[in-house]
Amino acid sequence: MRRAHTVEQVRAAESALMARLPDGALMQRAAYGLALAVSDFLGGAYGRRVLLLVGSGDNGGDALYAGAVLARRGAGVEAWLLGDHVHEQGLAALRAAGGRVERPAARREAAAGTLLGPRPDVVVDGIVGIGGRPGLRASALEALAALRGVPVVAVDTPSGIDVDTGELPSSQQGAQRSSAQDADRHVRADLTVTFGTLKPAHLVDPAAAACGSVHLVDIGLAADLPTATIEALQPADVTALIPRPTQDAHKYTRGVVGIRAGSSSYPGAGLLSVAGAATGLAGMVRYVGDQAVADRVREAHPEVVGEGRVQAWVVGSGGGEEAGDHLRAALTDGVSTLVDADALAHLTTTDHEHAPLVLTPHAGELSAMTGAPRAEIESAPLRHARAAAERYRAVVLLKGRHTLVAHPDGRVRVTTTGTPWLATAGAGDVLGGVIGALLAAGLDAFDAASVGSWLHGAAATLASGGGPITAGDVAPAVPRVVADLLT
Ligand SMILES: NC(=O)C1=CN([C@@H]2O[C@H](COP(=O)(O)OP(=O)(O)OC[C@H]3O[C@@H](n4cnc5c(N)ncnc54)[C@H](O)[C@@H]3O)[C@@H](O)[C@H]2O)[C@@H](O)CC1
Ligand SMILES: [K+]
Repeated sequence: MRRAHTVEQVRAAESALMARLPDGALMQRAAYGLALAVSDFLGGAYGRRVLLLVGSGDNGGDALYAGAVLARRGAGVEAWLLGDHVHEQGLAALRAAGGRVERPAARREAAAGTLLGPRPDVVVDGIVGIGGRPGLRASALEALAALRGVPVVAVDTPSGIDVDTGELPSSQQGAQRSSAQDADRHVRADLTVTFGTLKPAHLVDPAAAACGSVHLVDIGLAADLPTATIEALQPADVTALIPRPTQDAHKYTRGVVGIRAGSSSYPGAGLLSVAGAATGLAGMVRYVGDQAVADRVREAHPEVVGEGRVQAWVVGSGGGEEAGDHLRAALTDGVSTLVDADALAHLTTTDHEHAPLVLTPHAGELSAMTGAPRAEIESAPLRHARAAAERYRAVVLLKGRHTLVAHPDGRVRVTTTGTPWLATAGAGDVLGGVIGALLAAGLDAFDAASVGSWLHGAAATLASGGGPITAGDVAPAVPRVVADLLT
């Protein structure tokens, strides 16, 4: 499991650990890990040009000490001091290792948009870390403008983003800005090197998208950290959770999933939902709906049967005007129910009293359910997914580049599998079917939604092989992903 802790949790753990260690030991661990990661990023240190952007706090201290390590290994290191203060011991260490330090001149260079020396190979963003307020000051903005195009390694977090919420500065100020303007108000990193544990912004979009790849340096913090509320499943976690048949299993003990999706206007949604459900994760699939769709479903999936008892329902995709009736009919069974697409509009905040629910909206559907503008949901998905989970007392899976699965108790799992090629019509129908099968097989709503989302993303990546895919390609890849995990 990859876990993310809030700034408050990290600070508490760090002070507990620091009390048992010599002064400065933690920062040395962090800085050494950072220096190694920068060296790996550059393919070595000797002869490379490294520019440090250094703010007033310990984040700048990490950058300075790492710069000292790199300078001792033969890198040409220059630091631009952007804050009102500087970590003095870090500064002394860099100077002693032969690093160059620019103070006010850095601002003049930056303002002119030119560099006096040769272009650096990498910029190390030590402007602010977990102590930073969202947004960047003029000195940092000018420096970044002068260095545009140079690869960036962020220390702990890309400066300017909101560490605990994963939001970007403009969304918090409620201003209408273009994404180009947003990009100017926070750092966009190619690599983010963080310490001890992940923070929410490393997993949750839109900030996670500004982190580039994320490298975690172990500084010995694990024992002092509390239980995380935000986590990302890893292959071993998914493997442990996947329901598998016992020796004496038969189709009913493995679980039966019922699909109420698709309609005469949208038959494809029914077919794709069934395709997701019929990936072998449950013992049997039932289809209930429009006769013409049912005929096509059985043509494509001869193993699918009609109405009868189920352990989980999937309702809504392409259901059109019948979606509300299908939802009511499903809820009378009192079994776990996944509610998607057209059925979401018919959901009430008391429906959780009938059955455990998984809701799978995209931002537009969540907007229609809650009245929050779509753009607001997209700029603060963590906040909105959690609020919806609490409001409906349901597990809410909010679709996105990093899909969020929010539990009403506040826990969140982030899906980090997948490929941009998965943004294709019908992919959500397949997802609903996969999760429905996992519900029928006995996973609880939170595990089923997060494991299903992980498998869906991994299957898309496998099917894609780096190229385009359609929704129909995703379901056939699910059994192969599961087999890879289990063998
Ligand atoms: N606490 C610890 O034990 C450790 C901390 N470490 C590093 O220390 C960092 C936290 O250090 P700090 O608590 O000093 O905080 P930061 O260095 O993140 O930032 C605080 C400083 O930045 C200023 N500031 C705040 N928002 C700003 C903005 N938007 N623009 C410009 N300046 C701004 C503040 O006035 C303050 O001086 C971590 O992110 C990590 O990099 C690591 O060395 C590991 C150990
Ligand atoms: K930073």
